[in-house]
Amino acid sequence: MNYQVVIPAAGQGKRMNAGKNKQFIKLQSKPVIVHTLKIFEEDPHCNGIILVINKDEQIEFEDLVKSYKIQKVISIVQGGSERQHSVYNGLKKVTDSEIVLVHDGARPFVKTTLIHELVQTAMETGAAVLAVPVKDTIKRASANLIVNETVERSGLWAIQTPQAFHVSILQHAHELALRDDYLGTDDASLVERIPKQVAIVEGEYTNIKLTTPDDLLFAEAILQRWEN
Ligand SMILES: Nc1ccn([C@@H]2O[C@H](COP(=O)(O)OP(=O)(O)OP(=O)(O)O)[C@@H](O)[C@H]2O)c(=O)n1
Ligand SMILES: C[C@](O)(CO)[C@H](O)COP(=O)(O)O
Repeated sequence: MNYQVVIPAAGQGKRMNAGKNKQFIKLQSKPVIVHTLKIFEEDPHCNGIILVINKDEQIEFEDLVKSYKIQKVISIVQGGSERQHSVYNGLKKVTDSEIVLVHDGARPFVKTTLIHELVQTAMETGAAVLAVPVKDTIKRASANLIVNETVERSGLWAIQTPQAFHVSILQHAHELALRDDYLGTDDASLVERIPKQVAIVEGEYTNIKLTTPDDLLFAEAILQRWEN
């Protein structure tokens, strides 16, 4: 059940509008990326972290890894212009592992029990993602904000990370995407187009991605609740 994890952290955080990469925003005095790294550092089944970063933030990331004693980082690599390119760069550094996880640096609240369930499922099926059932009513609308249709909600899932794969499957999926100039918003979508089935492991709504400023309110609330 051992695995390595690629953590893309090379975004700009434009939607967060913090004037810096959101990985460095502090939650209860620790940067977001440190919260995320610690989850994997403390999981005995994780035997390697590949951290994907912006070149001009390399010193900052290296300092954090050192000062928070994150010892499982086996590689720090440069990201690309899109998340998918960043993950592909990281994937090339995976060594000696049958299973690879991809997990957003900006998702600091995933629980280890769910990571293990996900890894187990990926070992059995080849590809698995964490997800939660969609709770809202979803409508499709035109550009001028007129509703076109109400989408049937049953069967809709909000997809999260980590996503877990047999390494060879994810490598193949990324190579096909590169060949076809296909850009997906997650890694599983590349695997789906091989085609290859992707299994869902039901996760938790607290595994939020920090995307917009309001997510920081939820993040602080989650941390406070967990501390009590
Ligand atoms: N070229 C990119 C883009 C994103 N990411 C990472 O992928 C994760 C999910 O991306 P997202 O939430 O979109 O982060 P940003 O790209 O930073 O945000 P934005 O789109 O608002 O600029 C983040 O951990 C982000 O750092 C990355 O490694 N390389
Ligand atoms: C990978 C992901 O976090 C799954 O929900 C998401 O697709 C990333 O997308 P974004 O466009 O970078 O927010």
